[in-house]
Amino acid sequence: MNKRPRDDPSSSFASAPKRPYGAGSGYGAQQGYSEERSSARRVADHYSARSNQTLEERENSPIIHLKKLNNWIKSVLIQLYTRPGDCVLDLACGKGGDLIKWDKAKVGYYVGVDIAEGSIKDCMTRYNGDTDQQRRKKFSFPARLICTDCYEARLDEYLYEDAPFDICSCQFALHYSWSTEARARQALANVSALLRPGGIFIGTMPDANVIIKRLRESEGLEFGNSVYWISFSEEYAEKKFPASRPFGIKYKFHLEDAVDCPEWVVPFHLFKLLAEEYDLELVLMKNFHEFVHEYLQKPEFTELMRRLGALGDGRHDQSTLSQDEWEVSYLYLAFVLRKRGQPPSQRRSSNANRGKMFLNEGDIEFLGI
Ligand SMILES: C[S@@+](CC[C@H](N)C(=O)[O-])C[C@H]1O[C@@H](n2cnc3c(N)ncnc32)[C@H](O)[C@@H]1O
Repeated sequence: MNKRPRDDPSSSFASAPKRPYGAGSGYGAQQGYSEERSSARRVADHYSARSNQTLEERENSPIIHLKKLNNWIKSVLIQLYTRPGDCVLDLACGKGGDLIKWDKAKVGYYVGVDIAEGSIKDCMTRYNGDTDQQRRKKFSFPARLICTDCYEARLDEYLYEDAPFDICSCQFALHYSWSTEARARQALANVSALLRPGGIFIGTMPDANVIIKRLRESEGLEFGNSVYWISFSEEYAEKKFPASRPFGIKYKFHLEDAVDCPEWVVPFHLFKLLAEEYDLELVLMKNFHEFVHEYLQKPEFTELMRRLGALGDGRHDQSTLSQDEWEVSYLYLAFVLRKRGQPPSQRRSSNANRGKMFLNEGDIEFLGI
């Protein structure tokens, strides 16, 4: 496994004017509105249609080690920033792939939100602990599941009784909000309004600098390897991305056995500036390669990696992720933001009346927009 040098982050996007997307500029907000809605629906349909895999199918996946590596990165983030009893808001929770991680962190309450009805139903089944793959003990925290577009809905109006949350997580999904300025803002407004002062926002998303660098290195508008490809439209033939138009930069992403839908570039330095407008300050941003090299030095996370088996143990278990999977992991970054302000001196006392310990389909809340 070779460590790649970090690409120059300033190279991909022209430098940012002071408020490139200042309130009222409206870039992408009205323009193509219904087109954006249908893109969001395409994303939802794609994820809804992906059925739960059996354990055997999962182990035979061409990207099994990459999936394990991604789980390790999410586990490290959760373990680093969660305290027992925390109230969690999991935006774009998918099929609930992180429920076990939250349980291990001993959280007190969980709210999961996702746009894909099929995924949120799978999440419910997993939460109830009765999937075919894993008969497991029940989770120890109450939960609530909501099906909606969390970059369009005013979640603060809907979840005001549950707020404030101690931690918000958005794993492999925040880039779906950068189709328009309005959606990117709504995503951050939701997080900011629902987190307590000092609360933490953790996430993972594509690393725009790497994606744009790869695009510029490639001959045409497509690049990839045996497990993924990314394709930009002719609109980007010049491979120029002015900072004054940072939203709606769409590309098609295909990852074997995982993703096949439109995604949007998120220029991180502009994301950081936008987040500051919502009182969210950057604590950490690392490309996955850097993240792995740094946290793999820590014994507790080395042991976790050994148990998850993404990289093998180098002795008996020689199986490890392929060079092509390792290249995919370079396309992603992890981030941590903190909500400004002093944490309250006392925590919320009880989760007794929040959520449920067992969810029926009728308990899934469908929030129209
Ligand atoms: C790659 S999956 C990640 C799922 C989960 N966070 C995980 O790490 O296992 C992306 C998820 O984002 C969800 N998603 C995409 N756009 C969304 C939106 N506008 N609102 C809510 N969820 C969305 C999809 O339905 C899908 O479940």
